[in-house]
Amino acid sequence: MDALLTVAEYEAAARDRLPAGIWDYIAGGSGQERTLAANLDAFARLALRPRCLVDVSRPDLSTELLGVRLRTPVGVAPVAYHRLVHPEGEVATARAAGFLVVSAFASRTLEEIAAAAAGPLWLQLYWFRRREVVAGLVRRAEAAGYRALVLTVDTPRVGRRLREARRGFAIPAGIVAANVDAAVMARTHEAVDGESALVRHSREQLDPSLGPADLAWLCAQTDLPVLVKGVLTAEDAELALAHGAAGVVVSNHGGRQLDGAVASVDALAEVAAAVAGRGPVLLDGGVRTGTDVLRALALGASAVLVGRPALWGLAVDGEPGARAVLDVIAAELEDAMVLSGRPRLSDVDPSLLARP
Ligand SMILES: Cc1cc2nc3c(=O)[nH]c(=O)nc-3n(C[C@H](O)[C@H](O)[C@H](O)COP(=O)(O)O)c2cc1C
Ligand SMILES: CCCCC(=O)C(=O)O
Repeated sequence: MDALLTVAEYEAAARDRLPAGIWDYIAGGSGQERTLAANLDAFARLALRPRCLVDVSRPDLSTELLGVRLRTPVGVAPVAYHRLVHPEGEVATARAAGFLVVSAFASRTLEEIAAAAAGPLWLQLYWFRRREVVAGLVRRAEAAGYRALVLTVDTPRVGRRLREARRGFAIPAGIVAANVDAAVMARTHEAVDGESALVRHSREQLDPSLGPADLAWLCAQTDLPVLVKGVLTAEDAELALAHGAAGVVVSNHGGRQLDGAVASVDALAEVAAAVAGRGPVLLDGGVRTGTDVLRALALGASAVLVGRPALWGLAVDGEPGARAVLDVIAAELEDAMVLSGRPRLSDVDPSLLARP
């Protein structure tokens, strides 16, 4: 195999290796997949204004997030069931990642992942109708040393995933959500033609009444910081902070929820302005290169998360593959910082971007 030099090359190699149904579950978006495409297009439209005559002999990619020093501002987004692409699943990803947000639907236990992790872990939560599932996950995350919780608020139900529906996609029997009561997850394994098992599951098990008072309740359950994921507007950022959130993740769920929603990087400036330094603002959706990371930081992100790229690396070569994908992005980021005359992340501001 030739060396893979870009995230796009890992994507192509992963596609070659994965069964078509699993590929489509991971790659797909909702509806016409307009938001899925927009996430990538929006980055491509943001041209950079490089500065020269700057001493760039010592680039520094490190940053601090919620009091923890990170080697790079790039973490792994919460993605369900890493064992769909590699038998070691999240344990391999955790070894490779500088910083990982573990999905509520992780296919390895929170404790196994914590024992393997190279960097800080956060736990993502869905708002299960059975609130004791949420409370139980919070207790276990605290006990296992997770440093923050991430409440996903863009999923009162799973979006219209047509690729999944066409294939009657269900989660294979051997791969389970290792941290959630099997009874809650049982129907994710039931394949029905013309229906996505995850859409059906979400309608049965996720509580669409989730509101600001519930966020406040969650924040009161724990001393861990709670970030709200799926924010695309100033209004929701304000609401989240007013009800106890420590920060937000600007995200449209990788184009998998509301099709037609704004590209996440296009929502970033508005959200960052509303948060106004009161907490971290992370971004995910369509980050594929080091220059994408730089663009997001220029628009006010404290750090970014990659979803699908981590799975592509994991599919290609397990832990070393996931690490290689993150290393490619870090190497590209360093290059871009040097070549744009921004040797430290604190030098990155909106002046890096050309006016559209
Ligand atoms: C296969 C897959 C599973 C996902 N599972 C979850 C999940 O369990 N919880 C969650 O909050 N987001 C989930 N997401 C959304 C990601 O956290 C993230 O928002 C998105 O993947 C970022 O876009 P990117 O894939 O373009 O980097 C999932 C995304 C994918 C592709
Ligand atoms: C019920 C949600 C399943 C995982 C997920 O968030 C996704 O597939 O995007």
